Amino acid sequence: MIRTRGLTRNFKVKRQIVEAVRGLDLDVEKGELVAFLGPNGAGKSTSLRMLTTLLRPTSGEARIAGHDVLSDAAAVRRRIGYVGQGNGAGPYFRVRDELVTQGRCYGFSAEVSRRRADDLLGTMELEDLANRDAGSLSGGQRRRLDIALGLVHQPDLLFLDEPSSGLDPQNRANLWEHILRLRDLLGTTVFLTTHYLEEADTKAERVVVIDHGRIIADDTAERLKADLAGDHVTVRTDNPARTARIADRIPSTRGVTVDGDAVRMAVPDGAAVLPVLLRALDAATVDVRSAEVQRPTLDDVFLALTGRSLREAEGVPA
Ligand SMILES: Nc1ncnc2c1ncn2[C@@H]1O[C@H](COP(=O)(O)OP(=O)(O)OP(=O)(O)O)[C@@H](O)[C@H]1O
Repeated sequence: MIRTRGLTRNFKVKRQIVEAVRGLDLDVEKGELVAFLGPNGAGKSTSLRMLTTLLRPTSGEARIAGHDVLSDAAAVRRRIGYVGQGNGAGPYFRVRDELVTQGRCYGFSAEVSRRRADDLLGTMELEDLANRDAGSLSGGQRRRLDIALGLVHQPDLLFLDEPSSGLDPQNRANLWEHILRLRDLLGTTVFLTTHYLEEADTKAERVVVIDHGRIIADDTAERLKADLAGDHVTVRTDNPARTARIADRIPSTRGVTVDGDAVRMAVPDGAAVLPVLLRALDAATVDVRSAEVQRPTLDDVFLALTGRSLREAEGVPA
């Protein structure tokens, strides 16, 4: 559905070249739900604007549903929906009327436009709000209407730019339910940018991480975390120095540190290592006060890849 090769975009700012996107190679299959994650200035919006034909690449190629973004831009636009960060609907129009008008703008008959509007009110669970003015909706309801507007022409692929930004956690969770639902009901491929590490981690099936204009990771959140960050095990005992020596002897442990009575270590699979460690400590008559396994976050993945914390780079909640 998306295929890019060497996609590049430079900007010239005061005689200096800013390499916003540097040789993006990306393949997204039909029906996938992909979160495009990266710190401010990483190149997310520039990539999205090239993929949606709003910005010409400096070099490289991008095909959407088989159509080239440069030579076949009109065909690309027919196949995609794009929901930017601003509001798509006018505040004084009723929700259903907005959807019908959008259908008419795409050239559908009044009857087809009404049918699509009603279908989308159902998909995005906006039926009860159909006769409300768009301006009276809450932030989360409004975002759902924007997404419905982006779906009127039944695109195969939907681009969402920061769909959940500015929403409170409950509305974010609700919006994600709807994004997943439209993918399940309509089979729409969804490609979205987000700043929220936690939602990319728990909701998206695939996470593409971009930094300084390059893709630095591309996999499921689970695999990225297991391969790149691993688990952390913390045990508190009556003899931390001895505990650290015993932990060090277990082949898969790395970076054993002592902090008071707590001994921490990184391991590929905490659930497997913890019983081995506890048995060894028991055999050495070390008294264990507590033990826990911490699963890594996508921030740990970003840290492992770049040496920087995404959360710190962003200054945003995760
Ligand atoms: N029109 C432009 N002119 C000059 N530089 C630009 C332009 N648009 C983007 N850039 C630069 O390109 C780089 C990538 O910007 P982009 O907006 O794609 O990042 P982003 O990952 O979307 O960031 P954010 O999360 O802050 O929206 C940045 O260094 C930015 O300053």
